[in-house]
Amino acid sequence: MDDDPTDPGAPSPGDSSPGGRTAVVEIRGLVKDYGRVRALNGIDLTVHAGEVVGFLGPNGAGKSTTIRCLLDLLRPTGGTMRLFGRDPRTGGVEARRRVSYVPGELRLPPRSTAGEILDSVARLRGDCDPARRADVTERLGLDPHKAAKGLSTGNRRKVALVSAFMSRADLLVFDEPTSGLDPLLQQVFRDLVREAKARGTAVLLSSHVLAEVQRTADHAVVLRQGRIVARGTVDDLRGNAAQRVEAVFPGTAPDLGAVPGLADIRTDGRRLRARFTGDPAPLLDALARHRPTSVEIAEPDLDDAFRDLYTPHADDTAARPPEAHA
Ligand SMILES: Nc1ncnc2c1ncn2[C@@H]1O[C@H](COP(=O)(O)OP(=O)(O)OP(=O)(O)O)[C@@H](O)[C@H]1O
Repeated sequence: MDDDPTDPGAPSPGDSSPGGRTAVVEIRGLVKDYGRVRALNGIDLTVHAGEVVGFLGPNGAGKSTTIRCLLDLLRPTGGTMRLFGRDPRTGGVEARRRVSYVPGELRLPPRSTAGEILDSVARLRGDCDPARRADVTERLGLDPHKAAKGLSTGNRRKVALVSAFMSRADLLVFDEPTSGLDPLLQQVFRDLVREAKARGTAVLLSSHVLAEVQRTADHAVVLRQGRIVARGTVDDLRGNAAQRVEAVFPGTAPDLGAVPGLADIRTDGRRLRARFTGDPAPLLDALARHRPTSVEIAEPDLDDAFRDLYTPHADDTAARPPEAHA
């Protein structure tokens, strides 16, 4: 996968990749220590214009730290970063004007209404599209007259999302964007991301909600304890995962422990459940021999793919700087 030009971590010279696509975000070897804790240990990440990259990982993996370093809200310990071809530390002001960031934790001025907050954002940014603001406000069902003080978590989230999508930002960065939104509004969010992508906007979508990334991202990067443990297209990542097998037999479920690729086998009376990877022929032969009354083999979803990736491994202790072991 390292040679794949569509790989979100693949290096691209300068602002454009060999394929002519503009690299909006280029992060190489990013390291961040909080005192003796190494939160990031060599992160590589590229996001091109018109691309949606999912940034996945369990709590504490380092997603927010990466984003905060990129936006110059935190000083990195090591590595290089480019935002629209500029170092965020030195050329960041102009580059950051082209970014709209929706953090996970939202603080809104309590005395303003939702509409007044959006007016302020529009004034400060200077790049907002009034027609798009009206459209997104309506689609998300935000009442602009409500005071921020009394807004529910979901309504606060809507204010932040309208402020991002009404801008003409070239990069949208979302941290857990749909927390607090019901499923219908999550669908509206996904539609809005697709429309932004079609306009050529780059989107970095940080989440631990796998379904959200599965439905919107071209690529996903999976982070665990400060390291990237997998990257690729959503289909690639799903392809690595085991399928789920469930079969019901006329009598007690047989012992299929010898079938290659079958794992986590659980039987309960006539029912057998397991996970499966590899060549299906031996499995199908073994099942057929026992004449099941029903068989279901389900495609893995990202949850299956990432169950292993999210689980801490013994070598994760290497994510700590040497002095942390002292
Ligand atoms: N200000 C801080 N001081 C010390 N350690 C911190 C600080 N902020 C984050 N960390 C640690 O850095 C690591 C990465 O945290 P980070 O918040 O970036 O993860 P995350 O993937 O965004 O998690 P979440 O999904 O819970 O927001 C964690 O071990 C966390 O405890």
